[in-house]
Amino acid sequence: MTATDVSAPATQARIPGSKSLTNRALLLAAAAGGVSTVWAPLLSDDTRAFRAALTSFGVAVRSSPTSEFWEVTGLGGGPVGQARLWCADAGTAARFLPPFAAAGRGAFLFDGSSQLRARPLRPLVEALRRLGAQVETGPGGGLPLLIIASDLPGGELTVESSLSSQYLSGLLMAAPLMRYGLRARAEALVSSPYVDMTLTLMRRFGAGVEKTADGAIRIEPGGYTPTDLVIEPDASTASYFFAAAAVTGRTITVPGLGTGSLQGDLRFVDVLEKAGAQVTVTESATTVRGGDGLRGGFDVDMGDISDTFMTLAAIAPLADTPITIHGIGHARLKESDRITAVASNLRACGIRVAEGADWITVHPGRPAPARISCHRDHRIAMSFSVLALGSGVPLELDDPGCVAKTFPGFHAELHRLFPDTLDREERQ
Ligand SMILES: O=C(O)C1=C[C@@H](OP(=O)(O)O)[C@@H](O)[C@H](O)C1
Ligand SMILES: C=C(OP(=O)(O)O)C(=O)O
Repeated sequence: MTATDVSAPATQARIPGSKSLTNRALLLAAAAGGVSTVWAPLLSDDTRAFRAALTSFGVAVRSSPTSEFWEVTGLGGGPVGQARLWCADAGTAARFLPPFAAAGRGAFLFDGSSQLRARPLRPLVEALRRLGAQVETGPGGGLPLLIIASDLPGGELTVESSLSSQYLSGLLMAAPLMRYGLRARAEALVSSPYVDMTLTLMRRFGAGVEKTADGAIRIEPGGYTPTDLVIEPDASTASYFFAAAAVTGRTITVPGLGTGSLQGDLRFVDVLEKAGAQVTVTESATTVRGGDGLRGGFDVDMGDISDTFMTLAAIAPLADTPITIHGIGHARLKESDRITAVASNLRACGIRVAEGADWITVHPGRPAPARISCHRDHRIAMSFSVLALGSGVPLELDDPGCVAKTFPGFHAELHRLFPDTLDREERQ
């Protein structure tokens, strides 16, 4: 193919905005007193749920005609009054919004889908009660959650963080609204890059944030200042396109994800490098170039970037030797029990897999055609789509639409970037 060949497949992936950055920006803008603009927000089920919940609190969010930006008029503090908040499937909504509500005044009832009701909230509920909030939970100790709020004094807090980092992030974001601020310490923190992202965004919205020498985080009282923020493309979403490059020998670039990225999940490209791909990260973009096949024979800790472990596990059968991923026990508590969901789907494709409480080993093998159970988990659908692409073996997703949680246009974008490969696969 030449540089002028108009049929050359595209190499620049169009990745929508980060879910984690969009929902943090929305919350901080809602708490600030004045108008903030969130540029290039993610438009997906999770961010729509988060935005709708903020609207229920009385926050005004206006979209530009093409949703190029969202303009948020904040409350200048926590919410006041009474509201019912629907969190849908969004873990970030169920973990970030209750601390915000508790720092306000009134009665707030949170609920979500049966999938979200099954996800743990106990460490957050306990932390809020220790701070003085009145919280009633559903029968399982999580959603539905009723919060009777009458401001929070703040103070000192240790947050159990082995199940999720989102509890700590939610409490930290509410801390500038507490009378005396907060000095928080995480116990057994997983997914730590997300807490760094939280602190960086809080600083951008003017909060006083300091990591102390003894490992605590000190947040000053004083609220937030409205800010304009540009949302980066989502690094977890980008992982599917980088993996697709690695398994097809193609080159994929994601503009807007570079050395200054706030997202830990961009480190997924280091894992692909271990597996033989060539990776270039500049200030403004990341490029992955696939080599001749995938190299295995390594054991990698993906505890900090566990949303991307399934991307690797799903393509691991295409490697020359086994791949082990460890440190991912908390991935059993997400949209699905992700270790078991990946293992059982790979086994359905005839692949040998071993798993433990917090690890998985995937052996090489050519997958057989199979029907993939997505468990309403967007990442199962996206990961196994990349396995189908790389192996040329048809895999039928039982719920292709579940990708809407973070990327409604996923299948179209994969097809745009890999038309030949996918057409060949469809003809088989
Ligand atoms: O703070 C966030 O935005 C997130 C934190 C991570 O969750 P855990 O901390 O539960 O691992 C990640 O899996 C999730 O998709 C988004
Ligand atoms: C775990 C995830 O989402 P959340 O916890 O935000 O629902 C995810 O997007 O993979």
